[in-house]
Amino acid sequence: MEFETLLALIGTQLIKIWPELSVAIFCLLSLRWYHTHKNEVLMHWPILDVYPSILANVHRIHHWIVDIANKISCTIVARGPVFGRLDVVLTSDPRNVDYILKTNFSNFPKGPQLKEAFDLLGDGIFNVDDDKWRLQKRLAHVALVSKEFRNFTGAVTRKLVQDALLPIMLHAAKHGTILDLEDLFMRFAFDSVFTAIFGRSPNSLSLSSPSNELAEAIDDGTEGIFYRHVMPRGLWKLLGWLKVGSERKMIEARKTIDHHLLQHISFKKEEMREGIQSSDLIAMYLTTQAQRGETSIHSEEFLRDTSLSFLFAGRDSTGTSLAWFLWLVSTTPHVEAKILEELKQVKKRKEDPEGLGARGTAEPAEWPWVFDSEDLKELVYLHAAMCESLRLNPPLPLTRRGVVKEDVLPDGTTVRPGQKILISMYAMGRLEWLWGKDYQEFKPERWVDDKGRISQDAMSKFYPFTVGPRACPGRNMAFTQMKSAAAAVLFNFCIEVVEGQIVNPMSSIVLHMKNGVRVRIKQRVW
Ligand code: HEM
Repeated sequence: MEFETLLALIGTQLIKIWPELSVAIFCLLSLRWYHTHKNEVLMHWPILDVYPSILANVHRIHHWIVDIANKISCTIVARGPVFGRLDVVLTSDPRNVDYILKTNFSNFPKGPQLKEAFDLLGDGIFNVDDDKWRLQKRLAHVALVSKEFRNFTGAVTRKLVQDALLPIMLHAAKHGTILDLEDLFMRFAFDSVFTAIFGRSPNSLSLSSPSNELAEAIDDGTEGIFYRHVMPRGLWKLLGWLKVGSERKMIEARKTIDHHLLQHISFKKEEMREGIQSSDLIAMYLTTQAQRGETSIHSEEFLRDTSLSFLFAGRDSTGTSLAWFLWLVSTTPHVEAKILEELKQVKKRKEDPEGLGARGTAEPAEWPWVFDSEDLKELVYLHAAMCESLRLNPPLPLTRRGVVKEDVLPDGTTVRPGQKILISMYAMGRLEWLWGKDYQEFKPERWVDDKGRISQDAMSKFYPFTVGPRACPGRNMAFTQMKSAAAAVLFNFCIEVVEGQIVNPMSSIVLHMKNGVRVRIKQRVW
């Protein structure tokens, strides 16, 4: 056969099978492209953009964001699938974060998209902007800085440590029971913040570990909110409409939360009508309302949204922080030893304030020893260790903002209305260029300056409570509670982490541990 004839024959055959051939070539090119890029931290696919990368990393989302920040850039723009309306600017660049949260605050509100995803929190302080937010901010500030409320919450924490937390640990020590640190401190934080809000303890921190419908419903709600952040909006809306999957859980969680909170609000109002005095948050809000004539805050809905926001703010953050902190300290013996040394000095000063030696000591020390929060305020190393733990494991790993007008961030990224800005506090605490090569190590020393004081340089890079007008107003309360609980636990008990566990963060809007952390407890002998 002649060469031309052969070519013509091949050409005819190719024309016949061109659809199959195109598909095969497309598959080959895609495979080749996939193999070249598969080890990249982030892939921009045709049509789907970064969505396959999100799905591949959803189980380790916070570590993945750290990888992006350290290996690619502190700021990336992810458009997402064409149909998904993702369009996210993800940043952990401190210059951008200061600009968004402080310098040009008014251009970056939480916005309607966030409110839609967090609709469980209603019109609570986390969800609202402008005048609604300003009113709530003022009320929260009045309550949280008042001496009356601070004394009340200080006393609540001390009682909870003494009457519930330490007895449970003593029981575990005596019986060799294994405890889950996260469960223990989530219960502690729930009781503590619930009592601060409503003036009565729900007693979820007790030996029998009772089930807690309200706390479980809050967990389900938090999980649902996370899924709303990684699913295309249309999909979670559809799940909600069909009442299936995570959205079904959200609907049930809302019912349970409303049922419990409205009941507690009604008890509270009844108590106040009967003239029973209390210094809890709801009582403070209602008193402020009576004094200033702010009628809107008396409504059940307002009080429901407020109490839920505070429960969410105080319980999840303090509970998870304490679990991460005690896990890190118990697995880093030289840090534990330094904290204990500081606490020993506090105890010594308390027992012998004049420094008279043994003759000046009033009574032999009782066991367990519980510290006054005032005595813990000045402890530099304990504070440094807590900041270091919060750097590595900020309980709220992400925050989100919208964009009002087109703007250019300090690193040159243009942001437009309709985009979502995600700020990763988790990545900010793990940036290699900011914290050094040892950024993964738990080193409280980085927070102490040459003069033995808390380093202002390190504090200027501290974002777990965020910065600017919407920075956490509960920061002092959180430190007081966490120090009181941590100091009492460490001083009276040794915590031994059960070997063979991998402790990793859960992919969630709150930095829970994936499987908690199991520990054995021993009474500390001095
Ligand atoms: C370790 C403990 C805590 C950490 C790390 C923490 C962190 C944060 C962060 C990052 C925000 C900003 C959230 C955002 O803008 O999206 C925030 C807001 C807030 N936090 Fe905390 N928080 C803690 C404990 C508490 C406590 C104990 C309370 C009070 C009971 C509290 C009350 C609030 C409130 C009311 C807001 C909303 C502020 C606003 O939007 O103006 N927090 N917190």
